[in-house]
Amino acid sequence: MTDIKKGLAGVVVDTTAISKVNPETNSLLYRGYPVQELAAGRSFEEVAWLLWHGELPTPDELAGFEKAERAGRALAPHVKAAIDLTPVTSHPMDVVRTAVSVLGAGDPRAEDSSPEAELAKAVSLFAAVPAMVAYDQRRRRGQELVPPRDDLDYSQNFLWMTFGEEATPTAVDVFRISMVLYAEHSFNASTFTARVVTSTLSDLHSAVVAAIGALKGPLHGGANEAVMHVFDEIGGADRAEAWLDRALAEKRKIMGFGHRVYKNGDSRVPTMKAALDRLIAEHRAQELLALYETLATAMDARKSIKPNLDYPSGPAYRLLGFDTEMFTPLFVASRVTGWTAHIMEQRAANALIRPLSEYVGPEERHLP
Ligand SMILES: CC(=O)SCCNC(=O)CCNC(=O)[C@H](O)C(C)(C)COP(=O)(O)OP(=O)(O)OC[C@H]1O[C@@H](n2cnc3c(N)ncnc32)[C@H](O)[C@@H]1OP(=O)(O)O
Ligand SMILES: O=C([O-])CC(=O)C(=O)O
Repeated sequence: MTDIKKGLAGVVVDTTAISKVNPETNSLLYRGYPVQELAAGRSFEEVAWLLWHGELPTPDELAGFEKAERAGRALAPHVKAAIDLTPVTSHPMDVVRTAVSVLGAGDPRAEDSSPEAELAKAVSLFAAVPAMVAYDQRRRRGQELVPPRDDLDYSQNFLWMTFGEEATPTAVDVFRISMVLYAEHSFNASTFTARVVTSTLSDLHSAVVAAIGALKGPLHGGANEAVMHVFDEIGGADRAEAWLDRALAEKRKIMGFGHRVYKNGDSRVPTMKAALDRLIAEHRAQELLALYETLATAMDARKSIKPNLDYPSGPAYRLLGFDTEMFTPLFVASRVTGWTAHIMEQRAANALIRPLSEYVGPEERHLP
């Protein structure tokens, strides 16, 4: 039998110049820059530009990009109408998937795959997704849409549109850090999905819609939501160890732990955990911290499995005030940068992605 790499584990399928995940050194580089350095002081707008163009923007380039982003923030009426048609009982990932699809269907550049058009569509998505997510949370709470403000940067405006009030500097900074850390991670399942769709010469929005579908699952982006369900199920630090023993005995996967590439901890976790600690201090959320630490320590002791980025992000998004089901759409808002960078890279040096399978069904047979 052929040596099958189930789940493509360990298989190198192409080259990329966008990011480098190195589990040996526990590092993650975006276009050569350590993600920790970018998270320390760069805006999410600068990081988006870096992922698309390969270099950080000059002041003029950044000013032009910020202007375009601000101009694209408002929720288009046909996209709002589509969101309003989706039931509030649906999962918010289904809503953002639908809204992105409708945005693409109305984009006059939809079928134009020139580099200029692809970049313009990427910028339009980057600018538009926050309003989709913010409005979806508001309508579920019975609240009116809050229009964007163009005196605010991306992160400030995202929180403004969601909550209708200006967030604290700590909240804005923690949100920005989460966006920077979630932006890109090489050939993860959703990015690979986007590249597969692009490889058929399909359009950019189709690739992003497919990627959103891949991200939704709890083995991938859906884990940030799932982590919070676990915390709610456990209820408090004093119950964490007994809960974990039971869950492991039932062979449950513990959400927010483990990774296909990193085996000694996710390179982004220390940065996100430090950001979470700042929110915990601001909210005096010591109980949440105790649960976080107790579960992570117990998981390490039982299985030697470390947290991934979704583990600190889930509690951070809760403290920022987002409803739990909105956490993975926040991941979408960030990862749309990495997806679109990969879509452009795939298109620039395309080969149809079409692997082989080994047939294990019945031998040839014939109808009676
Ligand atoms: C931003 C992101 O998308 S990061 C990923 C977010 N996903 C999660 O947090 C979901 C929980 N984690 C998992 O399910 C896995 O760790 C994955 C899917 C992320 C990676 O999985 P894989 O690379 O396929 O590793 P695999 O599932 O084969 O795990 C290897 C072993 O560790 C165990 N293991 C890995 N992760 C976990 C976990 N979270 N809980 C319990 N056991 C685990 C597996 O059961 C397996 O044990 P076994 O060899 O005794 O069968
Ligand atoms: O790389 C992966 O498999 C999953 C992940 O951490 C990400 O997409 O950020």
